[in-house]
Amino acid sequence: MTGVRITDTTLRDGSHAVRHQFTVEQVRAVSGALDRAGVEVIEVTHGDGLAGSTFNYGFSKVRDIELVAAAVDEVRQAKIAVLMLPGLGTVADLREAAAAGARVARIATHCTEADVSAQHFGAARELGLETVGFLMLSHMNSPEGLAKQARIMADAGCQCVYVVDSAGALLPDGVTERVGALVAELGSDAQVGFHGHQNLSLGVANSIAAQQAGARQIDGTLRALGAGAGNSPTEILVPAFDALGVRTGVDIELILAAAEEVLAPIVPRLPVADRAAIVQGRYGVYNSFLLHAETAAERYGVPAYRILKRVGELRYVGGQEDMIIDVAIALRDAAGKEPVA
Ligand SMILES: CC[C@H](O)CC(=O)C(=O)O
Ligand SMILES: [Mn+2]
Repeated sequence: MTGVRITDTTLRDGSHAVRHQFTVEQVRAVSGALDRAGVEVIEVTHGDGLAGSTFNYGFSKVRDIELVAAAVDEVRQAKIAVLMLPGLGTVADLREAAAAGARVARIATHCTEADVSAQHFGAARELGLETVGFLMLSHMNSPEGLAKQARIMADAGCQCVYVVDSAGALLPDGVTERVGALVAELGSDAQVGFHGHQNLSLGVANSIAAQQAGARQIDGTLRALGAGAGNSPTEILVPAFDALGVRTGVDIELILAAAEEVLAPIVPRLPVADRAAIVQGRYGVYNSFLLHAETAAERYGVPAYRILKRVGELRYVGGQEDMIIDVAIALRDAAGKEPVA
């Protein structure tokens, strides 16, 4: 029986959906439930990664490192992972996370910029951390281009490179091609993973396509809690893989309980594939832009979905959050300074 390792990122990607306001008690409850269900890796960080708590990205209620330490203390078998974007987080943040008990470092770059991650993979390996690389907005690079970027990460010490569908824009064939290209390039040098989003309701289908193309690590979140339209729901990935005869090591009843009894009651607003989030999927817009676009929409009287569509046409990528304001102002001005209906 083949298998995949599930990484649950409710407590990192899901942090976007609660505007980074997770408490220590909530992190303990969710990580404990995931651990008891048999999830092997649980990611805990600000939605934008270590050191993401800033004016630009939104301040966390509790420092990353305190949340990581709480999850480490709570779990019995799971490894706690942290995510970082080079430039926002630094090697010093990785060191602090390792000292707090994190065991997996996930380093994320835009899908054409893998070279900025090299020193972070080196540092993570020296700290004894398992390493994962995230090629974000993977729909913006060809399978061949993505494979070259994956090679850069693997040569720098990355043990599993993820195709990251940050906008939920990929269709199953696009996932198959990209994961297949990475598997062919990396061979036994590194595994391949897949991180899906729900903008076009394809997170689970795309994860299955990824597994069938050779991916060995798959991300999900409870109740799809995550940026934009949310992520592939962990409690659906597990029974879907089970039905396919793919082993996850996660207990179906316990993961269903984690979603229904632990996560659902503590989250005020679950992600939904609404007009803005679907536009993100169709025009390939980074899901982390949703809340920024909603804020700009309110301030400048332009609908969020129009802002996001324009952002997609301009092909903005993670790190260009401030440009969302320029887009909103331009749309407002084009509409004769009247609020756009
Ligand atoms: C902060 C990194 C980024 O949001 C990673 C991710 O989950 C994605 O690109 O979908
Ligand atoms: Mn994501």
